[in-house]
Amino acid sequence: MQARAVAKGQRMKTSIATVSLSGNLSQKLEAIAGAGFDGIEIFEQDFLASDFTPGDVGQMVRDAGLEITLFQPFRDFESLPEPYRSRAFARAARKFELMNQLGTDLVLVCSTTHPAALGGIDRMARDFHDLGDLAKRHGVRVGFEALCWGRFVNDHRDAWEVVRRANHPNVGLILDSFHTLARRIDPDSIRAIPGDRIFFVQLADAPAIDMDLLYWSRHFRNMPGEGDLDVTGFMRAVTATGYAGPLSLEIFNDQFRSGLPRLVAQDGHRSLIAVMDRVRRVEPALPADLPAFAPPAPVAGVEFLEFATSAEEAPGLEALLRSCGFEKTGNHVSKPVGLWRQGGVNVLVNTDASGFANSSYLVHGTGVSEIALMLPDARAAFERASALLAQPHAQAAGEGELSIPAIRGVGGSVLRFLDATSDLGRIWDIDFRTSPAGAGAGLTRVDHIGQTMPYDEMLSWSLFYTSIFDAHKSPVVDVVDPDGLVRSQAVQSGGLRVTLNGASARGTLAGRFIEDSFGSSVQHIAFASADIFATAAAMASRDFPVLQIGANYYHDVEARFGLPPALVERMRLANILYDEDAGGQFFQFYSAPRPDGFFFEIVQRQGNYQGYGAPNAPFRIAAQKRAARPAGMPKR
Ligand SMILES: O=C(O)c1ccc(O)c(O)c1
Ligand SMILES: [Mg+2]
Repeated sequence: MQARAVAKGQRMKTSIATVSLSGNLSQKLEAIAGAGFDGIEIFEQDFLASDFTPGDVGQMVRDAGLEITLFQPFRDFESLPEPYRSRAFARAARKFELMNQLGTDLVLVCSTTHPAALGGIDRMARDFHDLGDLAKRHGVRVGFEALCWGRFVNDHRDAWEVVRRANHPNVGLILDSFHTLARRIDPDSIRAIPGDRIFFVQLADAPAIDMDLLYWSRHFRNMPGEGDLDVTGFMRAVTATGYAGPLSLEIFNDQFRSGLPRLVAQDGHRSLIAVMDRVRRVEPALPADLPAFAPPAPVAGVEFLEFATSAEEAPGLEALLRSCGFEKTGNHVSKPVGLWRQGGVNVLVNTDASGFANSSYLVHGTGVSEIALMLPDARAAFERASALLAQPHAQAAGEGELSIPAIRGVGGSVLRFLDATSDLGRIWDIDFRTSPAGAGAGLTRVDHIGQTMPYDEMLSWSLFYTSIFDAHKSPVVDVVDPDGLVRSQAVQSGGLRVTLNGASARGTLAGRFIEDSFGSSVQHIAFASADIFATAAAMASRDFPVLQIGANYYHDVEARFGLPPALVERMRLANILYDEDAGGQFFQFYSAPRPDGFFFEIVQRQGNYQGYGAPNAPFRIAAQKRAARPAGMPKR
């Protein structure tokens, strides 16, 4: 609720095209209004397919607290010979009447792809001048957009020249980041256009894929920040012109068309706030139409991970922790929460039969319910997250205990913010009674956290992390499971590394985990060791249920990397896998999966290795599936 107030209070006017969401018109309006947008673009087809009169639609939009910022598209207008030209004007007159009934004054004309069109910049300008006269008589305005596959106009600079020559107050330019950036047109060329001649701005990002422009545009667009286009550079240029109209998302995306409209709309609004925040930070001289909130900060590290479980299931989890070298070194002052420690790693085991942990346990079973991050300034980070529409999480703290700022994260789990500069840095003294930990098995910190989710949620959660924190994404990697593909997106912010694993096939290890744990959650935690062979030996002596890796793997890895046979033999004995990149070397081993598919991983990074051992994932997954299957059972 608080987040909503911040979003509504800003001056930047936000809008989204109805094509960006699934559902019927009423469902879309509800989702768009609920996410805090000011307006919508009505895509003509959405209107034509509905049973409402134009007057009804206008009323529905206004009743939802929204305005119609744009009606679109009007196609194949300019540079036609007769009789097409007259027909195009007659068609335009009809649409202008419709716009009056809808209650909107701006229409988007996209550059022609008509086979009979003649082209010619002055012919196009004349047509637009005449259309401007017609528009004026109807009290509406016309904006010209260059489709990047337009026959004669496919560049905003040419569209601007047409508009400039049309020289009519009712005719202006419409910019769409996709069309400009997809053709790699320098967005700074926009800075030369007067802001008051830009009637409307559409924003969309897209992943860098080499394909036909039209197909790419109609199926793969995504929210600013979710793709690889320089939407920030585009918006900096737009802002520099003095443009003060709506920022409108126009996202043609197959996945969004079937997603939950409420979530897609919320991601859209978050992406607009994030992109304008980036604009003001990269180019502070530009006017900022956003309320002030803290800049994104890098995460220093993971301070604790909390498992929600029950008194019955806790011993199994604690045995696994003990086998990793953890020791129970403390208890919460008022709740049944145990602290398990080793090196810089803190794991909490919560068996509370009430409150959030219990709800999490009841929904997901034993699993990670909370992740606490160490930040430069926890309250500033919380304020920023709230401004970016994160859902705050509050649970009353006991007398004298810390009230730790928290938001909801993946799968409804909780993300807590701590810092070293306030009382929050003394959490172990204030909220816990602790005793010193022993030597452990050499685990030093959390290296990364693997969160598994349906493929459809991946973009959403990567936007969540990259907009709230100072974070960057690695390219998505495909992980081959024998029963389907899992895509993995790594996001890193300072000392926090998260891998978002998106499963669409239910038979994959990740897909089964989602089913077994009823939704997205942490499927694995990787701990770092400075000497993985010593750690493996220490854990083996504590009966760690190591994942057995087959001999075939070691023959291959020796040949592939030219590793010394003695090293490979040590790896084989300890079930350690290997990878390397330009920066350095990487060693890793795993636990067998728990019955629900959860597992631990131990890693050692050498030099500047930046990956996660993705080339080993198929072997790891096959081994985990073997380990999870009772001996003698045929595969599924
Ligand atoms: O794909 C299209 O045809 C289309 C139509 C209208 C737009 O504003 C646009 O960017 C693309
Ligand atoms: Mg467009």
